[in-house]
Amino acid sequence: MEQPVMQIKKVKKTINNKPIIKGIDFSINSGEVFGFLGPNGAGKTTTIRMMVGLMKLTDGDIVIKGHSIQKEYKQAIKHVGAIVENPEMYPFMSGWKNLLHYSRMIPGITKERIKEVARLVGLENRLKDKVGKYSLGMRQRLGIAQALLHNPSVLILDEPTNGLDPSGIREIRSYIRRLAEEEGVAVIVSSHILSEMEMMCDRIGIIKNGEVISIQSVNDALQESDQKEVRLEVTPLMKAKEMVEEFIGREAVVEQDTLLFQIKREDIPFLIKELVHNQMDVFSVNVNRTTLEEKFLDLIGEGAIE
Ligand SMILES: Nc1ncnc2c1ncn2[C@@H]1O[C@H](COP(=O)(O)OP(=O)(O)OP(=O)(O)O)[C@@H](O)[C@H]1O
Repeated sequence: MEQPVMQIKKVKKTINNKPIIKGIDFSINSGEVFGFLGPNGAGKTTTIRMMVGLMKLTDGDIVIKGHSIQKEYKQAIKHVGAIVENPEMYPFMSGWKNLLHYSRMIPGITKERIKEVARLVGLENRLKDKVGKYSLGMRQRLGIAQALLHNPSVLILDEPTNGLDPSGIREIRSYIRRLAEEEGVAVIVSSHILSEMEMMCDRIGIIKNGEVISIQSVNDALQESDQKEVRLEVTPLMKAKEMVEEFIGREAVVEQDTLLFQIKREDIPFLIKELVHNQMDVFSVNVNRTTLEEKFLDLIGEGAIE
């Protein structure tokens, strides 16, 4: 299987003796949009600041394209593009000039590349306009173009739809999906709005009080009421994955050393029997709640659903 683009390994952050991030652990794959969902103060921005190298880790590691952010900072961070704080744009300069100005700070960026990133975010026909005339959504897209200039494998966007109107949100969403699907970029987005995340992401990790308490794939199957989400600790993992996929007829996701998939509750014992019968060692079976909304409501409270 392909190596994850980014591995977050038992990451902790303590600020003024207060644990803010308490050992989070998950991986991001190429070409997926991963949503980082949680209420205000959950630790999304802190985690993202560590992922983009703006903040040191207290413990653990982040491995990007095989490079440890702790030991090989430069090698690791060169694969990351991000908008964390508002990107600095000059309103009196055109979109083109803004990108050109920024590209001078990165070695080897050609004018062709600038045109390409503008096309990726649908601004190719507006490059001559002054950024002051851009809508907020266009400015956000210009920020994404800027973050893409050095051809990163992971793009990290903190609350990319914040402050946008519905059409701006739709646009950003479709460009983010396109980047993942067509360019194979892994995109990590954070938000506190579940409905928005469900429309944009392939997987959603829910963070609360500095801990990732659930990671789920977003797909139609999840909405079927008789489906349960099962996490299976089993070896050999890849052989078990094949068998599980054949049994359930769709993909099972590998999360660290476990398999995550949806299955009808009454089918669970049959699957386990089949695995054991085929010499697989099953260490644990966890059945989680079904839909994301149910889970999110459970964790966060009614106010979180918009
Ligand atoms: N520099 C700091 N000093 C002290 N506490 C901090 C610092 N930075 C973050 N925190 C605390 O860490 C917790 C997580 O904050 P963080 O900004 O990461 O949350 P968030 O999920 O991004 O929320 P929001 O959506 O409000 O930005 C909060 O309780 C916050 O008060």
